[in-house]
Amino acid sequence: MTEDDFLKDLFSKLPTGDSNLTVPNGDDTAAFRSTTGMHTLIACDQLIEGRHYLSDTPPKICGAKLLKRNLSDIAAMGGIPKYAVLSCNVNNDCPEQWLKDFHQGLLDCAQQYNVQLIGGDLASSPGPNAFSLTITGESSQPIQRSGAEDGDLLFATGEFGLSFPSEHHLHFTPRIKEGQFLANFAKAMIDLTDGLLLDSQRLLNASKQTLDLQLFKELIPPRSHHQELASFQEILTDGEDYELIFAIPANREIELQNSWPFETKLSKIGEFKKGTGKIYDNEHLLLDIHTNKGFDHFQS
Ligand SMILES: Nc1ncnc2c1ncn2[C@@H]1O[C@H](COP(=O)(O)OP(=O)(O)OP(=O)(O)O)[C@@H](O)[C@H]1O
Ligand SMILES: Cc1ncc(C[n+]2csc(CCOP(=O)(O)O)c2C)c(N)n1
Ligand SMILES: [Mg+2]
Repeated sequence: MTEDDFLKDLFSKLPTGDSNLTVPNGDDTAAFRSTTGMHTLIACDQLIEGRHYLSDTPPKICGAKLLKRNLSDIAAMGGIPKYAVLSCNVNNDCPEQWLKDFHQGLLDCAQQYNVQLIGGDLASSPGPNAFSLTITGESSQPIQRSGAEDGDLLFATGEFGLSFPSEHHLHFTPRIKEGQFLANFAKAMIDLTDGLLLDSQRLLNASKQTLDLQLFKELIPPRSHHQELASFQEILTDGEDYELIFAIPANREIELQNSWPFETKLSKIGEFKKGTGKIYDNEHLLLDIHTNKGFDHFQS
């Protein structure tokens, strides 16, 4: 099969009829009209064989995971996902059917979340499969990582830890609807990929390190796997939770709890106080990111 044959087959599976999409897939670039009054969001994330999935992971699940990783970033801004472009560098020996199934898994997920794949690139090389997806979205009011203040509460969706052994890292649901709902509450928000501790530190650092964060250890829901509950260390550092954590003013706690319309768990897990960028537990023990490492590609 040639690249052009592969693309012809792929294009026949893509939705048509979006009136804002003025140049669809197949030209030198895609083009879309932006909706006036909205912010356009854009982000990219990768999926690498041996790093984000094992060689025997089913290809449809890999394709969906790549899109869901990117959807999680749109969710963290409180945005609505729109368009995606996909860059593929597959191993020379990768079976054609594997690549087809990877695309099909991604397209099924795209349909579920109303995302349109409007471009991409194909290449092959002797190395592991590596994919990069760029996503766009829109938001009337993007929620940034900065914005938490003294006295704000830290809330979280979902459960934490044991993502890899439980295969949550493959089967998670990106918190798109929750993120859009939270755009009306959150002063600062981030999605959790590298572990609760490292990603909370990023939230703190974005507030120019004028705050400390006290985590309510007992209130952070652990994931369970084979009757084992994630330990506090696993909660803090395992990563790939793909949940949202966010700051709200303390006087909106009851309103948030009472109006939360989702089955997704919602937990109050901490409180911001004036400080210097440190994270403590409720027994005032310092949770140091240097001793409780999260996931860092350049350290592992
Ligand atoms: N090579 C790069 N060039 C330019 N900007 C980058 C590059 N790598 C990362 N960034 C930017 O740095 C910031 C942090 O990137 P990072 O990938 O850690 O965030 P993330 O995508 O939310 O997390 P994760 O990749 O763990 O899901 C983002 O704003 C990202 O766009
Ligand atoms: C084969 C395999 N080995 C290890 C892991 C665990 N893992 C990989 S990347 C990452 C952090 C987030 O990555 P990023 O910073 O790129 O978003 C974690 C926790 C996995 N999923 N698959
Ligand atoms: Mg990233």
